[in-house]
Amino acid sequence: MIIETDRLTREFRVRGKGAAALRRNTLRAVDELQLRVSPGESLGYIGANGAGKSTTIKMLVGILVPTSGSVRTCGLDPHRDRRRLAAEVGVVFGQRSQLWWDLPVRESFDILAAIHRLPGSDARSRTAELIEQLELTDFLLTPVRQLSLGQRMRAEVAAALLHRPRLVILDEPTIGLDVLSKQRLREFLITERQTHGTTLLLTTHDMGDIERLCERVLVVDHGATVYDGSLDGLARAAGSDRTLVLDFVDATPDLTGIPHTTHLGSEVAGARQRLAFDSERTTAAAVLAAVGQQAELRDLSIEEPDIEDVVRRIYQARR
Ligand SMILES: Nc1ncnc2c1ncn2[C@@H]1O[C@H](COP(=O)(O)OP(=O)(O)OP(=O)(O)O)[C@@H](O)[C@H]1O
Repeated sequence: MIIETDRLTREFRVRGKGAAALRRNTLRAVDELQLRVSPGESLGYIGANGAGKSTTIKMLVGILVPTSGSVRTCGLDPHRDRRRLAAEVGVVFGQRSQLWWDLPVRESFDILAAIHRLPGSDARSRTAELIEQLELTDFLLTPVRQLSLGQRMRAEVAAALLHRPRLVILDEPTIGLDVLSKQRLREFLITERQTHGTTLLLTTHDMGDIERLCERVLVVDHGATVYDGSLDGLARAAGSDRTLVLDFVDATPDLTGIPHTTHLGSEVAGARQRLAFDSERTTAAAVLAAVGQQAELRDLSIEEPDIEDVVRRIYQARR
């Protein structure tokens, strides 16, 4: 296992508000988390603000000590073996930098290569690989403080991956990035996993990140896991339907009687209709066959459930 936790818990002592300000309360940020991640997996970690994601990551890399329970990362005790763990893990905190603000990007890489004691030839070839794949050439000699956010994030990712860590942890890697920078970063991470078998754990509020990068999704609420499984399964768990968008040759009466479907609406006098269908109980093909008996189809598409919606539903179901 790359990550293995057993009832991992972290509490904070916080002051209450108003009249309760004198009392100290205990806030449980991570609540008995059971997590096992195998080598090569890519895991998306989702949850509302304050759900406990950053606290978990800090325990995984040894910055914070658990209140109770246990955690092993790459077979090590993260807090006790922080030095050794640093050789195995690369971390990117979207909001914080590990580059030297006043130095050109290139020099930050050289310093990091020295810190990780990479042999000269290895450091050169890896740096060249990252510069090419993350398209850093144009600003290698620019001081970090002058970079745009998109440029800096790409440099941060290169810095975190320079020593070829087995596990890469990214906390909100695409926050604030424009579409193109996001796309570049995602493509790079996909290639990196394919070529080096890197394990990936990322927290994000951007469902595009999850869709493109993660095979497995973990949803947390108030420090506890409420879902752990595939992205497809997440939609099913929330009971979300897929939707068929049907375009007909002619105006068509509302198709309300097709088994296991819900008629969501009609436009242009029924020439376009939307039917939600329960993919556990029927298939798109069966729905289309039934529809075809009533009207002549011109075109169709299937809309997958919106993940943000799905997560919202899971949260609501727990309230
Ligand atoms: N050092 C601390 N002292 C007191 N409370 C803390 C501390 N760090 C985190 N918390 C609290 O623990 C809870 C979990 O915070 P955490 O930062 O782990 O959430 P998160 O899921 O990463 O949120 P976000 O998406 O906003 O980054 C929050 O209620 C937060 O206020």
